Amino acid sequence: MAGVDYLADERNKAEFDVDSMKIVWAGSRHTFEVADRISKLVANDPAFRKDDRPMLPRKELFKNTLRKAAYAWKLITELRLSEEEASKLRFFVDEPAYTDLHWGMFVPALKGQCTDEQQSKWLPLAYKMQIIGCYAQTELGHGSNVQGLETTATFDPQTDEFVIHSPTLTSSKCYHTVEVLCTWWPGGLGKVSTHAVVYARLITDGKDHGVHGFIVQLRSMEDHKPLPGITVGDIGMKFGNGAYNTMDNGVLTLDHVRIPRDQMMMRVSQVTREGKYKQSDVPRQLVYGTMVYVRQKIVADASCALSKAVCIATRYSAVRRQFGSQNGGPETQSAHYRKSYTGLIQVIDYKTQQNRLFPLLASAYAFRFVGEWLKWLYTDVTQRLAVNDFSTLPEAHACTAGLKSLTTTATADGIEECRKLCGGHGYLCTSGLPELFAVYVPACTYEGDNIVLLLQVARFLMKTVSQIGSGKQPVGTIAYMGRVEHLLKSRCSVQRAEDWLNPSQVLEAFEARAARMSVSCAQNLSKFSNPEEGFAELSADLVEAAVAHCQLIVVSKFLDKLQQDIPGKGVKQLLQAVCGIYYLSLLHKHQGEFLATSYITPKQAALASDQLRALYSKVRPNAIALVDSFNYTDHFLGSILGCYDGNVYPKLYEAAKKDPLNDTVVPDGYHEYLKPLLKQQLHSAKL
Ligand SMILES: CCCCCCCCCCCCCCCCCCCCCC(=O)SCCNC(=O)CCNC(=O)[C@H](O)C(C)(C)COP(=O)(O)OP(=O)(O)OC[C@H]1O[C@@H](n2cnc3c(N)ncnc32)[C@H](O)[C@@H]1OP(=O)(O)O
Ligand SMILES: Cc1cc2nc3c(=O)[nH]c(=O)nc-3n(C[C@H](O)[C@H](O)[C@H](O)COP(=O)(O)OP(=O)(O)OC[C@H]3O[C@@H](n4cnc5c(N)ncnc54)[C@H](O)[C@@H]3O)c2cc1C
Repeated sequence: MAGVDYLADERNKAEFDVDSMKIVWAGSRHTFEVADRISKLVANDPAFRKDDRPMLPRKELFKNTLRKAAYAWKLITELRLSEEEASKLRFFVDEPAYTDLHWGMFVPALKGQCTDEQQSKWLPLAYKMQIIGCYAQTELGHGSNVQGLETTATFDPQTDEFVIHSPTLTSSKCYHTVEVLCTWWPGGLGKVSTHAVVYARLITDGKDHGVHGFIVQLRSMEDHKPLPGITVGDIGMKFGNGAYNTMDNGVLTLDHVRIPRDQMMMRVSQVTREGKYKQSDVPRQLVYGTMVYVRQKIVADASCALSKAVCIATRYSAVRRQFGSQNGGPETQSAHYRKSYTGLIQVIDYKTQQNRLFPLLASAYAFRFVGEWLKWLYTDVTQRLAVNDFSTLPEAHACTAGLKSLTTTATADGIEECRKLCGGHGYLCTSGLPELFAVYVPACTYEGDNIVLLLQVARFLMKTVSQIGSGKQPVGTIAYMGRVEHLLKSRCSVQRAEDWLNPSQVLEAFEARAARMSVSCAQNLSKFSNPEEGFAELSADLVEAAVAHCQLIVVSKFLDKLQQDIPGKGVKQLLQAVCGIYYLSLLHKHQGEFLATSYITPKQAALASDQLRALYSKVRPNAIALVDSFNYTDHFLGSILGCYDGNVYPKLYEAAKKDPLNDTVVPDGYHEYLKPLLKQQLHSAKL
């Protein structure tokens, strides 16, 4: 039986059609229906329970993850789920597992870097999970600097094999320590994977050809024991209870491990039977191709993590009441709360709460749409690569790297902000926010440290600026650089607050800021005789220019989305307001840059803030409906504060009662540690 909906009044205030917005959020009616069906399947199956995760000891937690992954696979095969359905199932199971690396990195690496012949051998095994793979690139001493990897793959022409070796014990004299050089971090490596794509320096005939990928079997297919020469294990507990500890991030040393020559991934370059190194016509950067793919996936996932946190914080902000008069408040309240809370203010009505929450709500929508666009870009570049058109690869790299950095930083910070928006209760594991943060925050580091990635974008921008006037017309996301002369001279024409709702005005403001920051960096760089030295010296400014460029992409893709036909009563109007909140809150936050580049005046910045406040008022009555549009089940949210019916307090109380610490009224340890202490005080106080 359905219980009372304590957020019903909030839901009744919505000025748009929520069902239509759900489809916009999902991307299409079909995607919505698949997600809706699979999310319910997972939520209604007790095998996917997850509320116990923070309490489980590591070994139990990990075994439980193995059980869930095996059960999920059974469902996938028995129900004959499509790839789309299977991937939704993984999404709603909501637990990091070795399968993410198998499907998310190992399989894409095979697809992107193996020849057709190699793919026909390895992919069928991987698709049926008859082998399980991981992506072993990072070493203890080298993560960001991929070219610095030290593991070697030396061709032995006698046996037609590669000898894979991690140089293990190297003394590092300056620190008087012994450094162990091994592979370190790969998810799924520690305890599960039977195979790995290992990145190593290819050596033939004494010559180093740089880093290449190799398929290495790690464990026996009979008893799962490591093969000769292989030492492998888990790297230990990571941040937070539960959280990413469901994953077996691993350590691996390879002691002269031999693999057949055809286990080098040979799409980009080959080694012949005679030991000759040959490069295909494809660019070497394709060795980095798996990272482009995964960064694109990470951007798409950022909106999911942020929307989850925002959904929790928004619902709870409507439930939570503080201060206010006792004589009745301005809001109509539900029967339950009217009785005990008449006159108290819902914290969502505080302008400060809105100023922190609504830009995050807007970012969730913005990241959703930029994620959709990036998926399109990635598909496009993949199709071009298939016919040897490599022209868009640099832009695809810059976009995936930059947007991965921008969206994961904003999402990780946003989740933490949502925790604070929920006050004290946000700190409870039952709010779902601590675990969400702990699982999400490494996204700022893995798949490329966010600063390192922004520096890649900056290199792309500086290259683009240096080519201005050379006749090479910038295209795609960098096309605005073709109008740089105009952008350097133009001035903002905003005169009234509402003028900030004009898309072309907004776009020009973001383009002018990005172009001016890049050009200023390029001018400063040109003062250095050694460009690399200049790049290092100016790297903080370059990172800011890269952020400005990436924010421009997100804003422009949101504005593009609004040009499309969007059906449903009031849906487009609401999205326009949400988009306005996104770009005006960015403009407010980075006001210094917009002012310093002289595109806008202080008066125009003040008008932008006025318009932003007006949009908060427009969005306020729609806030709950906007988060309902994510269509998340209570199981997926995993949060008492964010539960759909808003019946927060009784649920918090019940959950506290179930904590293992409350199994007994007198705690374990009382007799050993508390009683003697209390007795001793009793003696000394002579009571
Ligand atoms: C239950 C059943 C379910 C069933 C179904 C279930 C389905 C489930 C599905 C689940 C799915 C979940 C998926 C998510 C999971 C994620 C988990 C997280 C995993 C995390 C994994 C990792 O964490 S894995 C390691 C990543 N580790 C890095 O990320 C290193 C960063 N470090 C660099 O990436 C390089 O080191 C760095 C800095 C570029 C310098 O590279 P460098 O030294 O070569 O130096 P340069 O800068 O000179 O670059 C030289 C030239 O290469 C160009 N270029 C550089 N990169 C390029 C690139 N990628 N593409 C093209 N071009 C590129 C550049 O633009 C230059 O171009 P140019 O010469 O024209 O200017
Ligand atoms: C949870 C998790 C899962 C992972 N999974 C995998 C996996 O499956 N497979 C795999 O191969 N790897 C994996 N990794 C490793 C991950 O890809 C690396 O940790 C990541 O690429 C960052 O590299 P690093 O650790 O060397 O950081 P470092 O480069 O050592 O970064 C340290 C600091 O130095 C700064 N810095 C570094 N270089 C520069 C520079 N050039 N300019 C300015 N600042 C710089 C960074 O900004 C950072 O602040 C995983 C990591 C984590 C945390």
